[in-house]
Amino acid sequence: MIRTVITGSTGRMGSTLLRLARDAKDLQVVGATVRPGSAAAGQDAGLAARLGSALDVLLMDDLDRTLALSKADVVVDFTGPQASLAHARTCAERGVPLVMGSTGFSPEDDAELRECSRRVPIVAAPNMSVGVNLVIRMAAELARVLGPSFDVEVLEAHHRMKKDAPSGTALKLAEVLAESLGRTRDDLTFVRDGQTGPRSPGEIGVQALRGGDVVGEHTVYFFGEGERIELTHRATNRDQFALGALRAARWVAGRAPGLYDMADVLGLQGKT
Ligand SMILES: NC(=O)C1=CN([C@@H]2O[C@H](COP(=O)(O)OP(=O)(O)OC[C@H]3O[C@@H](n4cnc5c(N)ncnc54)[C@H](OP(=O)(O)O)[C@@H]3O)[C@@H](O)[C@H]2O)C=CC1
Ligand SMILES: O=C(O)C1=N[C@H](C(=O)O)C[C@H](O)C1
Repeated sequence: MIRTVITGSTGRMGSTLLRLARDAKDLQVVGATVRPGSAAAGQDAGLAARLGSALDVLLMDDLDRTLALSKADVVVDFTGPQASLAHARTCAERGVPLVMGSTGFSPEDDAELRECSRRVPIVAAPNMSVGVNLVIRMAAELARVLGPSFDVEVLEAHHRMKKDAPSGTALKLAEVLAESLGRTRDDLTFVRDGQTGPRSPGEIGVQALRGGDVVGEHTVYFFGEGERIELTHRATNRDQFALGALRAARWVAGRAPGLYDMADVLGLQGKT
């Protein structure tokens, strides 16, 4: 059994992870956390996350203490960038592998995460759905073969509560597309407003929609002369993100320190 701690376990992703980890035969939830000072601390994690029954795991509001008491093999964290970074430091100090799905990191945050990964293995990916990771691979391949004569744009849509824009997945798609086309992050265009003039040939547009309960949708457009290709992924619930994260949890437990992503977990590295 892989002894698993879920942070932010009453959140949208945290509660989904808790339910699917509870139902997995090879995982045992040995700890669950909430934000420091949360009124939910001390409650049963299953009841607080509305899973319909008790889990016999009490919510704690301190990951360090949770790890001290739980002998965890892995932490799965989808709490948001600042909390995730603090959790990465704690995992590094305690020597516990981490699967981290939060988005919205600054370049400085990325550097700190990489520093933590010198001490423990960390899987970090803006999207843990297997389907999205295949779409990322396909987008890179399409860009490489179609080349610069196609105009490439990324459009994403998410629920009204999402805090960061564009989504981490859209950024990852744009970065992969830029790499395939021999372009850089400076070629990404996030805003078009006013007298923009004609589209410059090298740019890659990245746009975000927000509203309602949209779980997560990403489309890459390849606009050519007389034809257009659209590559779309639509998530209709959060289970595939969580199942991907739990797959990463099984994969990362016992690995050497390092910063890994879902391409490593899925064996997709270097396959195009
Ligand atoms: N990689 C992927 O596949 C996916 C990534 N995401 C990303 O995951 C992150 C979370 O998304 P989502 O679940 O929708 O967000 P939610 O706001 O629903 O969940 C975050 C949870 O973390 C809790 N939290 C905040 N700080 C701490 C802390 N220090 N310790 C413990 N718990 C804490 C929050 O508590 P409180 O409510 O009290 O603030 C909340 O319950 C986002 O960055 C999102 O972009 C989302 C889906 C898929
Ligand atoms: O916040 C979300 O909900 C999601 N965030 C991730 C992102 O920013 O790419 C992944 C997913 O689309 C849901």
